[in-house]
Amino acid sequence: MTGGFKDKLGEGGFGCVYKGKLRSGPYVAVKMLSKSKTNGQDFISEVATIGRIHHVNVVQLVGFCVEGTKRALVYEFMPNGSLDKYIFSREGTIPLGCKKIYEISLEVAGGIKYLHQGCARGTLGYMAPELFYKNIGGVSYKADVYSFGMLLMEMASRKKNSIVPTGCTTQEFSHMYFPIWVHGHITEGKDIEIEEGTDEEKNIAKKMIIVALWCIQMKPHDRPSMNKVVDMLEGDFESLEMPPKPFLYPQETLVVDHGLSYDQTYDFTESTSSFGSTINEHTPLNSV
Ligand SMILES: Nc1ncnc2c1ncn2[C@@H]1O[C@H](COP(=O)(O)OP(=O)(O)OP(=O)(O)O)[C@@H](O)[C@H]1O
Repeated sequence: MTGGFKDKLGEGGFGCVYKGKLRSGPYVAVKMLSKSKTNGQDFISEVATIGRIHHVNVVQLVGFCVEGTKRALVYEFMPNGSLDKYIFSREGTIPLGCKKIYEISLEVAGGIKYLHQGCARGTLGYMAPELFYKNIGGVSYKADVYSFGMLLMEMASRKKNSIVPTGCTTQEFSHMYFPIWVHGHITEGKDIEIEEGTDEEKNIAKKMIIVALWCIQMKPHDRPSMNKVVDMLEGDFESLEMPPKPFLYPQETLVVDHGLSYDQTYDFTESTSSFGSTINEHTPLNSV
């Protein structure tokens, strides 16, 4: 199917992805999962669940392979590749305009909202309350909201949420960490710099950033549901409330005179979907 794994599309947290072609004609992306500890039956049950997910903004699973300890997932092929090449300008690529980026962010949010609603399938009375009432301790849902917030921040600002170097002072940290910087900037009533951006585009970027700032609140409880995120993105910029200043670490771990202390971390690892990529790559929580 992959012709000997010769066309590597990329690599994610779960393994490498190769381009393949089904005998019936269409191209596919084959994700080779790193060595699995679960048995084949568990994998097939998980795949059966994922296979029931159908949404225009969620890549469709079209098949799977199990052979010994090897596992592979087969997805429909996305010819345009990863979003990052359309957000950050690189040689040979044309970055998308502000409105298009906004539309894509809305569609991504719609896809995650669908996944969160789909995960709550079950019979009322047997379903755990946190699956039904998403606001009571649904940490896994809110972890996805955080990841989406980081992505949204990157999409609006065209800046990578890069890791802040260790050893910097709290003041240096506040200037270097974009979400904190931009929070101060908007609170002071300043515009978001967009090259040749119209007023409408500046407002769209501001709206995306305010929603992103809500999504990346330190406490999961303070983050909105994906339902609310979609509403906020679709609504007017003027009707949005400014969120509290974001923190990258739980506040009690900040040691003001000696830079940052990393001894307590927050568990953001639980996730219901594969939208965890931004968190794995760009937050230092996993690197401490
Ligand atoms: N369906 C697909 N069609 C085309 N390319 C794909 C497809 N799925 C993945 N890729 C390519 O493979 C890369 C790795 O994808 P993968 O889904 O494994 O990881 P990720 O989403 O980048 O991160 P994570 O594993 O943390 O979710 C992507 O960045 C993309 O370039």
